[in-house]
Amino acid sequence: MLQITQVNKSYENHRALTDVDLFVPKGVIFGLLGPNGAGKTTLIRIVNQIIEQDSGTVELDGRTLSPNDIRKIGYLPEERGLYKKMKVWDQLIYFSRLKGLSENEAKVQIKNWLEKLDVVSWKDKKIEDLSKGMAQKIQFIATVVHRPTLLILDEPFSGFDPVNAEIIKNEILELKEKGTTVILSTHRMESVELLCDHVAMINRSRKILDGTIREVKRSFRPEVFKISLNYLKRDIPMEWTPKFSDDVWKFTLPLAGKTPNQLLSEMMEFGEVLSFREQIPSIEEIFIHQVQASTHE
Ligand SMILES: Nc1ncnc2c1ncn2[C@@H]1O[C@H](COP(=O)(O)OP(=O)(O)OP(=O)(O)O)[C@@H](O)[C@H]1O
Repeated sequence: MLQITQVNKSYENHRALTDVDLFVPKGVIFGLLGPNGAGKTTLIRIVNQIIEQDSGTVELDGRTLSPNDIRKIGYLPEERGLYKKMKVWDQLIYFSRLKGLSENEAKVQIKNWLEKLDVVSWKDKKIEDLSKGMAQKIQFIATVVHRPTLLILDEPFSGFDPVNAEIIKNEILELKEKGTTVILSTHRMESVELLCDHVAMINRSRKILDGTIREVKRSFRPEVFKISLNYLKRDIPMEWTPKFSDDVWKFTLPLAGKTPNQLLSEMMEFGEVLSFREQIPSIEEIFIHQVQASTHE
């Protein structure tokens, strides 16, 4: 869907992107992660043709990005951009028309979305009279109303209470089900775990990691197991620092060259194994580890 190849971008003498390659497959939710100032917004702005790269190429559906592609893209920027004095309905018509919908098509789509997000009663209100979360819902509608095939969402959950965040999360999943490709830039790692199929991490202008969530997690397996035993046949070595709680012995051991089955058999010699589970790092742990490692390089 989106192929970014060797993209570089500098602002005056600050390097914002260095040799960035990124491939976003069709129909996935792609998490674009990185600490503050890493270069994510710069990359998103290049894809949206708000700014231009110094070198490198960006292709959408196999062709170099062109001004017409803007109609295929929906962009929810982190700094929201609604006209405060304009009424909700007029504003949504305006954005839909900008993105190429006919007046009639725009009316049908806007009505659908207002009903879907249960905000029909706000249609004659000015944005300045809406709460932050309410305005966020309208901004979300403005982003998706023209049925983009590529949706770029920068911190889409900020400003929402948990109930509305859940509603927006489900809308994003539904759009994905219908074939929309989504790039999600966020610092909320729990949303990444929940929503994304792929992730890429950028740090200090460079891509430092990418892959499917599964691949990324697999490549960071520390090969450590969490074990709990019921009754004991023999004493557990104290260097394993076992903890006894709720009538169960719990401890964590590395594989240390053994296979999981070998470690499990060994544990069975000590007592009844109640649980034996590999410790898989969270995306947040991988993110912190990778950013620290690449910062100290
Ligand atoms: N218009 C600009 N002029 C000069 N420097 C800029 C400009 N825009 C961004 N930068 C710099 O480029 C770097 C990358 O910024 P960018 O906004 O792309 O980061 P980001 O990953 O989106 O960060 P955040 O998570 O904080 O939004 C930063 O050091 C920033 O200060």
